Amino acid sequence: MTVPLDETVSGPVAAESLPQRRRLKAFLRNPVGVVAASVLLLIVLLCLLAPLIAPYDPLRITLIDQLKPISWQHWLGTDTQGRDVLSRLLYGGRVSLRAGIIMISTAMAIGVPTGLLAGYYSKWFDSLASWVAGLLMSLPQILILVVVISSLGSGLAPTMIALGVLASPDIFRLTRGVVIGVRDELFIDAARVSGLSDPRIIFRHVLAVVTGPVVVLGSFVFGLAIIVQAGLEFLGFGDPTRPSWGNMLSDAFATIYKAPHLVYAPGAMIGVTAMCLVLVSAAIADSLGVGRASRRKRNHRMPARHQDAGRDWQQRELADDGMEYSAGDLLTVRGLSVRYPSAGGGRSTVVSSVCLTVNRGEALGIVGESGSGKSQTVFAILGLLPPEAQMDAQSMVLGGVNLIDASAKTLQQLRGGAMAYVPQEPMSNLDPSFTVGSQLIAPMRYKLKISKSAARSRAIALLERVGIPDPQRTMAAYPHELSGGMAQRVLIAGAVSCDPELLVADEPTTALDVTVQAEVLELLRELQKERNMALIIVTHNLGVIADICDRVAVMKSGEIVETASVAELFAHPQHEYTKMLLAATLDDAPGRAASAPPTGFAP
Ligand SMILES: Nc1ncnc2c1ncn2[C@@H]1O[C@H](COP(=O)(O)OP(=O)(O)OP(=O)(O)O)[C@@H](O)[C@H]1O
Repeated sequence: MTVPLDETVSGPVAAESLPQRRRLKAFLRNPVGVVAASVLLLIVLLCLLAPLIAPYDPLRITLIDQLKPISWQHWLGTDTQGRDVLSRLLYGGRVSLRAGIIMISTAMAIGVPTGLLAGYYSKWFDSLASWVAGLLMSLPQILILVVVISSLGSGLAPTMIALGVLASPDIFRLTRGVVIGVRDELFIDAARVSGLSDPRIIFRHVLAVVTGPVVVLGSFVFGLAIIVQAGLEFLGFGDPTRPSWGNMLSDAFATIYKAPHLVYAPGAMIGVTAMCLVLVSAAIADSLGVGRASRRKRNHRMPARHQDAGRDWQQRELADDGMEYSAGDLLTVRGLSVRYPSAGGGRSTVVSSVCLTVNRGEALGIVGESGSGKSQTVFAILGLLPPEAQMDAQSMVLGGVNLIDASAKTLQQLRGGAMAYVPQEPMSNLDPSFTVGSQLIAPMRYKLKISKSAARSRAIALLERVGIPDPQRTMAAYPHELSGGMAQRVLIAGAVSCDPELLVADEPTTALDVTVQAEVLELLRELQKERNMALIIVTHNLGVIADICDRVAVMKSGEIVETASVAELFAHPQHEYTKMLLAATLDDAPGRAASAPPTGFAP
């Protein structure tokens, strides 16, 4: 069963989902949609109330009342067997609605979960599910129906279940397409980094964006189900004793020359109902913005070069055995490398033999030019590298937990708990479908196992702490109602909400207005001090390093070329690249490169 709404058209809607109130308002502004929905509602109500309002038994045959015209007794006349047309029409609608519900439930029950799993996880399940969907779509559907009806009888349920199975590949393909479009969105990464499990992310964030397009397609399939069911009964594949619109149409065609008017009522009901369903689905599509182009794409740059390491910071930091740990270490990384498949078939190294140590309560800055591997380094620590990345390390230990051998479950438990993340682009990291409150409360309830009201009070207190002026109102706001600075404060509140020991902030001020940048940095510094968190801050701005960090690691072409305390680095830069960075950052290089750090620097 192929319906004309394909995954390429509807996939991008995932990123465009609007808050529910706005969707409803947009739908109500569409007069065609509102009229169609009202007519549909009326038809459904009349059919549901048929046993109460139908004037006659739809099966009662009264031969003396054959082909009675419209009258006060029979508002729509009687048929060739003296049965009341209005009563049959009302009861017939119940059959059509049941048929539609059975078919759409079957198609959804199969198509949505398989599409979600195939789109989210890809790999072998995607290949298998896509192959089965292709197979189902290539089967001659009318033959399948004939086989089903002849082996299971002409009951409504088996026929409509078979039709639902045949329609499920459309739902599958649509769902899969939407999920593929949304699974790499930053707010899905943000959910991952807040420690939510895959099932939770799928049900909470992915399903939310899938719902809109699936509802649109579902209402279309529903209309199709009514037409197909009526068509099957018209062709004689149904139960002839059942009062249904298809049977009424079939009976009317048998006497079309004698009583042509009998065609009008069931024909009109089928036509009007199917048309209203299509119009409603179109109005829903409009209100959801189905078909708009995706707005956010990840910025994948070209692989990094890696050449001379110069003076390696490990020379300062590593002991004879190459490993030096102290009691205060929270995070130690040794020999971390990240590679990606390159176009020529080989692998390009974007992070090479990186060694890092971060002590409890310490702020470490990672600085370097664009593409030097800063983000890849912290993504490796957070366990957030994309599947195609190949990561090696001699060791990577956070608070005694070996991150290299850690299972996906352990990593998920650590993320949002022991380690948290503040991203570069605040707006893209908030899910547009949920209010700020619900996005703060859900991870806290899951991670800290606290009640909703406790999580809510904690969220309000955190919003207040991060400087949101009206926390109560902000809790109820959607991301689009926030400024960039407010969104970043919300994300910082979310990141510290489960008391992490390590906070990773990847260029947290880059996307913000200059006036807000200093405030956000100040906030990070205050939170780090008052919670005694370790902080890794990724930046290409030495001013930020001077402002907030205790130590700094300088990265170039995937390698750390120098590490030192901030005071030492600014006073006595060793590596040529560091000197160049300092000279490029500071005005009047000679004066600043002497012993005094730049203004605002607090050793
Ligand atoms: N999925 C990927 N596939 C291939 N190469 C990638 C991928 N992701 C990142 N890279 C490459 O890794 C290198 C390091 O990227 P990374 O994002 O860590 O740089 P960065 O120092 O954080 O830069 P910026 O300051 O611009 O964010 C870049 O050359 C980039 O092109």
